[in-house]
Amino acid sequence: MRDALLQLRDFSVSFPATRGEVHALRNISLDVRRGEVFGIVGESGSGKSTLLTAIMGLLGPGARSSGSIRFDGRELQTMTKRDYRTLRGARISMVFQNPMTTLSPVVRIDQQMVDILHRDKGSRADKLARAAVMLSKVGIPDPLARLQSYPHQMSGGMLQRISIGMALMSRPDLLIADEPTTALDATLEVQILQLLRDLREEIGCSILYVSHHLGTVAQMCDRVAVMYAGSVVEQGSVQRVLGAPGHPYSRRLLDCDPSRVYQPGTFLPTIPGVVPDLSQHWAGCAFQPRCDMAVSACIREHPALRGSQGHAVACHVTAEGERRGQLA
Ligand SMILES: Nc1ncnc2c1ncn2[C@@H]1O[C@H](COP(=O)(O)OP(=O)(O)OP(=O)(O)O)[C@@H](O)[C@H]1O
Repeated sequence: MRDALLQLRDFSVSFPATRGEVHALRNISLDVRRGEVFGIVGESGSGKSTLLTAIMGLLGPGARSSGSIRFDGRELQTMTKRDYRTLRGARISMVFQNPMTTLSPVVRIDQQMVDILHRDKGSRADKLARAAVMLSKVGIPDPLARLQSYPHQMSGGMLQRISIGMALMSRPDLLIADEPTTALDATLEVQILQLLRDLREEIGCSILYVSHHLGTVAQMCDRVAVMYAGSVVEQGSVQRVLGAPGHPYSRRLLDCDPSRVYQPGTFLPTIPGVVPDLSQHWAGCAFQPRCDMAVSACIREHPALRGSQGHAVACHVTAEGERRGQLA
């Protein structure tokens, strides 16, 4: 098995708020292995962005965190701001939902791409040549001409390709992709996903891929973690988690996925109820009030993630079912 490039252990984050402390991440443990695409899925508010922001070392000053995030063996929680900036520029990059989060509207693409390489010693001409090679890798036609354009002179799909190219200029070990195709139409989405997979092969980086869309996670990822209310409720290989989900929440999420259930004239199913208030404490399973399989243990006791690296589920009912299966 490949070793872990990024390793989170019992990692928690909370934010101060007027209604009490918001516990946005609760005891997250997961490994992103070298060269793999690891997906994170979950409803809005499940903590995906907080997780990415924490890994990037960009949590706001009020945020409190505990536990460990190790990157290539180094603890990030205690890293100086300066070292973190170097790490972000050189070894961890990010692609956002909206490419204009990365791009400046008033600076030409050539200057923005050269600026990324400010730590490299080469000449400006060298850096421009590298930028042109990267633009052709991400499928931008006539890259030399395009380098002289401003962002407003290009389409959304082209801008997302450029932002991916910029994220990969430093040949990072980890690319964090936060819903990179949500703002694109379906044809472009397929092209961008294919591009990310191809570049992963070529550069050999790991990708941490966050999406609401299970279809894209199934296409892109090797392994996946399902998040609910700040916790990982299930993780494992994509085949296991999306093919035979063990957590009732994962099953419900799959039932609601438009790519699986789209039928003209019918409404998509939804998960009844709402996500819990993250400023509250609860003893049992966070999903229990919305779960039609809940038993009394789900109210009393927090379910731990049980299973193997291949597939682990945090559910009392699933664990009991598996135990009975083993006894039978
Ligand atoms: N700076 C902050 N201060 C207070 N609460 C915050 C802060 N950032 C996030 N939260 C809260 O933490 C929880 C998790 O939010 P987060 O944005 O990480 O979820 P998400 O899964 O990324 O959602 P989405 O898919 O909508 O982006 C939410 O309840 C959110 O309101």
